[in-house]
Amino acid sequence: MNATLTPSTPPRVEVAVAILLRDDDREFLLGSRPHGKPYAGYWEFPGGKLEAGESVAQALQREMHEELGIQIDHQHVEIWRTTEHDYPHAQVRLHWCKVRLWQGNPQPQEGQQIAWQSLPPTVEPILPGAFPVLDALQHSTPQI
Ligand SMILES: Nc1nc2c([nH]c(=O)n2[C@@H]2O[C@H](COP(=O)(O)OP(=O)(O)OP(=O)(O)O)[C@@H](O)[C@H]2O)c(=O)[nH]1
Repeated sequence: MNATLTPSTPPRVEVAVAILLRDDDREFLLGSRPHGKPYAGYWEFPGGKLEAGESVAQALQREMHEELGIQIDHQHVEIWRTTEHDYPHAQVRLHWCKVRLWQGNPQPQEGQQIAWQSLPPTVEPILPGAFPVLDALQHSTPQI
């Protein structure tokens, strides 16, 4: 009997992403992807992959400390929506979290550039996985 071999697809990579908002939600922070990562130099919302056993909020808190040197209280992480994107290098599920309060001043900790942006963003290129959320921000927050 012929066994049907189904190629196993790797599980989606779970990613926590922060929409750090200031100025009554008119501005949000973007950062450039550091050298050595896929899509290096592309602009993205700060964030990164969940580690084993972490919740979205825990991963976000860790990533914000590692990437930007800021502290975020769990109660100030508003999990907003989830999107998926397929890249040649990875299939990701992005958990988007709005954050309006944190401790410290965001400073690049990994050699990346950062920029406060309003809509439409002026930095480019932007990581394609962020497009749907930029679009949603445009339509959900009229004040931006
Ligand atoms: N942080 C972030 N990641 C995004 C965005 N949009 C998007 O598609 N991604 C994807 O989500 C994944 C995040 O992984 P990463 O490599 O940046 O995460 P990390 O900091 O944990 O990386 P590491 O492997 O060096 O530890 C990448 O595949 C990236 O392409 C975005 O706006 N922000």
